[in-house]
Amino acid sequence: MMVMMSVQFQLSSSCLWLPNSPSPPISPLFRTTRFSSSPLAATPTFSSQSPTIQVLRPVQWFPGHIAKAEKELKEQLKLMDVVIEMDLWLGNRKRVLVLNREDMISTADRNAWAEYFTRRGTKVVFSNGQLGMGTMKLGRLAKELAADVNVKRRAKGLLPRPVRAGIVGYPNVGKSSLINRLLKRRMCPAAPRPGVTRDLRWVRFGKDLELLDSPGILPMRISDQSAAIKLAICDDIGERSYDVADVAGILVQMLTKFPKVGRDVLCKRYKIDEDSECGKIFIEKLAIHLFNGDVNHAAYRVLSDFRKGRFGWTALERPPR
Ligand SMILES: Nc1nc2c(ncn2[C@@H]2O[C@H](COP(=O)(O)OP(=O)(O)OP(=O)(O)O)[C@@H](O)[C@H]2O)c(=O)[nH]1
Repeated sequence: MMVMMSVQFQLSSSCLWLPNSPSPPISPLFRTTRFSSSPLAATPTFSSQSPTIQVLRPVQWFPGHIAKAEKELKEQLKLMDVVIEMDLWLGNRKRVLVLNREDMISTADRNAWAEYFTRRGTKVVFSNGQLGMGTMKLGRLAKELAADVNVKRRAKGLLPRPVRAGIVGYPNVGKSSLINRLLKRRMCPAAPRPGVTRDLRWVRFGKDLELLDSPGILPMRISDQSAAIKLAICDDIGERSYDVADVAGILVQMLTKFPKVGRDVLCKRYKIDEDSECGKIFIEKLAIHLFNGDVNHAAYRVLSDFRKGRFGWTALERPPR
């Protein structure tokens, strides 16, 4: 997710971003605003040669409210000193990258990403929008990054003004939650589904910081279906944008390759015996076994179990070496 201030903040998270590689991690635990073109080693490569992918309905979206929000954000950009992330049209504003939902990844994942960004010299804040961890640091960084705004104003004989930070990122990554935690008030609507924030809203934090909450933004088109599927797995895009059974099938295939999960754990959890390589077949078998043949119901169950951490907290991506 990205927070925009009189400096720009980038919030990468749960949240996914735009086409800069390499990208921050995508996980239900670890939301970023950036898109990734570099799936983790354990992730299937959804290539055009893959028979599994060829039959999938592509993940597609672009609801009207996102188009409207993007247009409004571009207009508001003039007012921002800092952006809490997003690449394409943010210009050269200063940024802070926020990796929210740090509670939803393992310590090893977190350390790997922290080390990766340190190596690249990228300022990154790990946060927890539910408990408020990282929010004070975020506010402090935004103000530090935008300090020159008031230096310039004073030189021109103008009075200082609050630093303006825009928080920008993918849907459902925790942007509004972070703002609410920072303000210690529920100023911005937050709920466990994408698309809750519909309008841009400036809120004041103390006397020297203003924050802009914005609706989650997605690129109009995404050519990297691997990243799109991970967004869907993490519940960062609306369910109407994808086929739930397809996405759950791919998640099953990914989970069977995760060292801490594997096929045995999956079979044991759902009490089914399935050794096919195909995740969709697993979902269909689960549907027959537990859900009266209702494939969508079975698919929701697997996705929901993953999002709740029932297979352990893990990032869907690890940084490139
Ligand atoms: N586990 C966990 N959940 C979080 C965290 N931050 C936010 N959430 C939850 O994620 C859900 C979405 O949070 P929001 O703040 O509404 O997300 P948003 O980015 O503003 O969403 P949009 O309105 O779609 O742009 C809510 O249920 C939050 O409680 C976090 O750090 N950890």
